[in-house]
Amino acid sequence: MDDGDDFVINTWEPSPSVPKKAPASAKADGGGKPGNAGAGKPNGGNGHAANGNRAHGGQQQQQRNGKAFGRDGSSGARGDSGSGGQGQQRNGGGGAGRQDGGAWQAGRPSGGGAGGGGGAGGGGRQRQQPGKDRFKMRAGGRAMDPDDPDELLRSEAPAEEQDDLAEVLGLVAARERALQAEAEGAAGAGAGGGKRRAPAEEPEGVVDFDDDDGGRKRRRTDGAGGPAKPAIKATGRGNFTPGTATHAAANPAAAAAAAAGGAADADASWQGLGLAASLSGQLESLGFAAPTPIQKLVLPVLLSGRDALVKAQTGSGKTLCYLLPIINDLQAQQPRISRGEGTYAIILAPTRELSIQVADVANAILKRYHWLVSGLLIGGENRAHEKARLRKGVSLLAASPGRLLDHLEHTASFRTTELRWLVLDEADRLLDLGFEAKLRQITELLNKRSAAGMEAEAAGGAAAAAHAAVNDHADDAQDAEGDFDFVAEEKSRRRQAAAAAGPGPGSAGAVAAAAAAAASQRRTVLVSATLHKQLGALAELALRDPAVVGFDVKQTKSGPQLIGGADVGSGPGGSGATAGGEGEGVSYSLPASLRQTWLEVPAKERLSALAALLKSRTARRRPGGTKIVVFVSSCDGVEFHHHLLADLWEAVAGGPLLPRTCRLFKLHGDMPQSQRTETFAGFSKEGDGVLLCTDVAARGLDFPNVTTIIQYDVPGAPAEYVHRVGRSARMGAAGEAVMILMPHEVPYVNLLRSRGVMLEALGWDGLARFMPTPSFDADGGGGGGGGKMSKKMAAAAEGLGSAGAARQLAAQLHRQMSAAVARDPHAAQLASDAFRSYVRAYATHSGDLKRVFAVRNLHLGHVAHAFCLTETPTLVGSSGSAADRKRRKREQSAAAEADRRKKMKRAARKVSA
Ligand SMILES: Nc1ncnc2c1ncn2[C@@H]1O[C@H](COP(=O)(O)OP(=O)(O)OP(=O)(O)O)[C@@H](O)[C@H]1O
Repeated sequence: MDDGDDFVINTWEPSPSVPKKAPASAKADGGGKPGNAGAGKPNGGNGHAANGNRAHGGQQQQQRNGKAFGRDGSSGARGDSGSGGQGQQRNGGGGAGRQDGGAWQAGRPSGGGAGGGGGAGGGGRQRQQPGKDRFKMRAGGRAMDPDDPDELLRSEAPAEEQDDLAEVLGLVAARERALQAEAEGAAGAGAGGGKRRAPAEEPEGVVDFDDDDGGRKRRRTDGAGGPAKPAIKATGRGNFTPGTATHAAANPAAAAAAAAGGAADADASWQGLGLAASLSGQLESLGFAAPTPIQKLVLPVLLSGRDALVKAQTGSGKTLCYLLPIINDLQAQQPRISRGEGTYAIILAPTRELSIQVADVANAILKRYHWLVSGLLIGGENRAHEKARLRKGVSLLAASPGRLLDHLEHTASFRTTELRWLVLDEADRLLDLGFEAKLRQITELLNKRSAAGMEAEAAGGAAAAAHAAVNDHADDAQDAEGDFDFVAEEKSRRRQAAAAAGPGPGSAGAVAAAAAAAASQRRTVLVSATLHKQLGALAELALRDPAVVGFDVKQTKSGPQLIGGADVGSGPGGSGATAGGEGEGVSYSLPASLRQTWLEVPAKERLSALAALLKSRTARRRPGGTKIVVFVSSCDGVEFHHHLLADLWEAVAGGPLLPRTCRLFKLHGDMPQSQRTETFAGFSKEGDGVLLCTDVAARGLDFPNVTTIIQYDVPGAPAEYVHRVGRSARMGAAGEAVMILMPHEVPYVNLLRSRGVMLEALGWDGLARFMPTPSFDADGGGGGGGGKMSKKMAAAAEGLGSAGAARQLAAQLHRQMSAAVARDPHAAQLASDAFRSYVRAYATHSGDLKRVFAVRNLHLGHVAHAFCLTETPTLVGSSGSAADRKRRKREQSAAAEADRRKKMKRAARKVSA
C-alpha cells in the first residue's frame, strides 16, 4: 500500500520535457547534421561488443549473450527471494500499493523480457499456411491456438538464417541505392518533403490531415467514410481535456463524437463510432457484434487523435479500446504501409502472456489487412529470431518492456521512426518498481530514434540514413559467429560510410527539438482497471492533452485533478461507485456479476480448506465447464502444491482430488517460456481445469469461462485483489471469488471495504461434506500409509454432517499427506522451499498491509504444517527447487539452441547443394 494519499494527478499540463506537438519547423531545426540516424546508437559501435554473434557466412546464429537484460516482466515478483527471485508477483501485479523498495528487494528484478529471444509476431499473414486457421477467435475475443506461439516465433527464421555474406552485402548496396533515390526524391520535393510514393488510388473519404508538415505524414482516410454520428452525446463522465491544445482531428466522425463529449449512446455501432467499414465487418465476423460501454467511450476519443488515460473494470473490453483505433489508423494510410517501414504501433504489457494475448487479438483482426504485420517481442524467446523479424519489419508490435528495451538498444534494424502509437496496457503495473525506469528509457530511446529519423529527413535523408544502414549491417555482422573477417570488413565499411556521410548528429538543441517533435507525433494511451497516483509521473512524461476516461476531474487552484470517477463496466451495475488510485478515499469497481467471499481458516487447516473448496466447486459438472484459478504467493508454492495435488494426493487419499476430466495446470514466472506458453494455451482451451499460479496470471489474462477464483495466499494491495478476481466474471458472466484468510488476516476485509470492495463471509458448513477424508482400508488404517484410524476418528467419520467432525477427518488426512511428503525427498524439498518462500513473501508486505499481514502474527509451526512439514524449516538458505528450475531452464534453452543450429546447418547444406 502506498502512503495513503488520494489519487490526484496535480496537473495535466504537458511536462516541459515533452512539449506539445511541435510545428513542422521544429522538425526542420534538427536538420543539417546527419549521422546516427534511426537507431539512437551513436556511431553504431557501442552496445555491440558485449553481444554474442550471429553467423552470416556460416549460416549460424546464436543468441546474444553478453548482456543481462531485465528478467521477464511477468514475474516481477517478490517472495521466492532466496531462489534468485522468481518471486510471486502479487506485489508486481497489484502495483498500486506496494511501492516500497524493500518489498521487492528479495524478488527477482522485475522488468521486461529476459532470456532467449525469438520473438514472435511479425510475419503475420504471410506466415499463415493455407487452410490452417491459426487464430481461432471466439466471440469472447481472446484467441489462442496451442501451436501458435512456436509457429509465430519461428516461422520466418530459416530464410533469415540462410543469409550469407553476399546477400548481406547485396542488401547494403541495395539499401544505399534506395537511400540515394530517396534523397534525390526528397531534394526534388523541396524542404520538408519526405517520402514520395506513387499516388495510390484514392479511396473515398480521403482527407488530408496535419498537412503543415510539408506532406511528410501520410494522408489518412476516414475509414468510416461517413459524416459525424449524430448519436454521440455527452455523459458528463470522464472525458476531460486538461491541456489547451487539441490534436489534429484525424477522423472527422470520431472528432465529432469526441467533441460531443466523447461518449456514445447505447445504439452506437462500430461504424457509427468512426471505424472503417472493413474493420467493422471484420469485428462482426469475429463475433464482436457491438461495442461495449467502455469501447463506446474510448473509441471516438482515440479516433479523433487524442492521447488518453483509460480506466475501466476488469473484463470490460479495454484491449479493443486501443487496438481498434490503431488498426483503423494503420489500415487507412495511403499509400499503404509496408512492413519495411518499420513499426507504427507498440503495445507494452507487463507479462509475456498478456503480450501474446494482445498479439493474438491483433492478428485475428489484421487478417483482413494482409499488408499490416503484427509481431511479438517477449522475454524467454529467441532474440535472434526476433531480430530477423524486426529487420523485415513489424507494423504493430506487442512487447514486454525489458525485451523491447533490449532491441531498442541493440537492434539497429529495428525501425521506429514512423511510430504513431504507444500503448501501456496495465499502465499502473508498468509503473511499479522495476518497470518505471525501463519505461523512461524506452520513451527516451523512441524519441531519440524518431528525432534521428527527422534529422535525417531534414538533412536530405541520405547521409544520416546511410549511417543507419551501415549500422544495421554492422550490427548483423557483430552477431555473426566466428566470421571475424566479415565483422572487420563491415566495420571498415561503416567507417567509410560515416566519413562520407559527414559529421555526426546535429547540435543538442536540434536533437532535442527533433525528439520533441517525434514524441508529439505519437499518440500515447495508458490503460488499466486500477490506476494510482504514481501514474502522474508517466502521464506527464508521455501524454499530451490526454482525454481521461473513467475518472472525474476536479478544478483546483493548481489545475485539474483526477479524483476518481465512475468506473466503466462491461454491463450494468458494479459494486463500487468511484474509482481511483490506491489510498484512502478511493474505491474500485468490480463487476456486479462477481460474488466475492472470504473464508476464515486457521493456518494448519489451510490445505484442507483448499482441497474442500476445489472439491466443492468441481463436484458438479456445469454445462459451460468449471475453471478455477488458485493464486499462490510464490513460484515455489505453486510447484509444491502442484506436485502434492497432482502426484501425491491420489495415492495418499485413495482417490483423486479433482474429477478425471479436470486437469491441473501450473503457471509461474520461473517456468521455461515454452511451458508457460503451453499452460496458457492449455488452460484457455480446456473445458474444465484448475490453474495454480502466481500473480503472473493476475493481470489482463482473459481465460475463457473462469468460474471461481481462489486466493489461497493473500494478495497485496487492494488493486492486486481487484486484478486477481477480475479473471472471473468477465463481460457480464457470472463468477465467484473466495479468499482464504487466517484469523489475524481478517482485517484485510475491512481494508477492501474501505476501497469499495465488499465481501461476504463464507461459512464452513457448506464445505463440510467436501472436506477431504482419509481412505479406510479393511482394518481401519488410512490409505496411503497414514497409519491406523483412531476410534475417535472412526466415530467422527460417521458424523460427516458436522463441520467439526469433517475438519477432524481432514486433519487425519493431512497428517497422512505430511508422512508421504516426508518419505519423498523431492516433495520434502519442494515443501520446505515453498514454506520459506511463503514466509519471505509475507515479510515483504508494506505500509498498511504490514500491519494486517505481519510476520510476527504467523504461527510458523502451523504454517509449516500447511506445507505438510512436520518440522519448521530454517528460513536461512536459498530455495533448492528454484535453483533446479533455473538449471533445467538453462538446459532447455541450450537444447533448443543446439536443435536450432542443427536445423540451420541442414538448411545451409541444402542451399549450398
Ligand atoms: N465488443 C465486444 N463484444 C463481445 N466481446 C467483447 C467485446 N470487446 C471485448 N470482448 C471480449 O471481452 C473479454 C474481455 O476483454 P478484455 O480482455 O479486453 O478486457 P479488459 O478490460 O482488458 O480486462 P482486464 O482489465 O482484465 O485486462 C475478451 O474475451 C474480449 O474478447
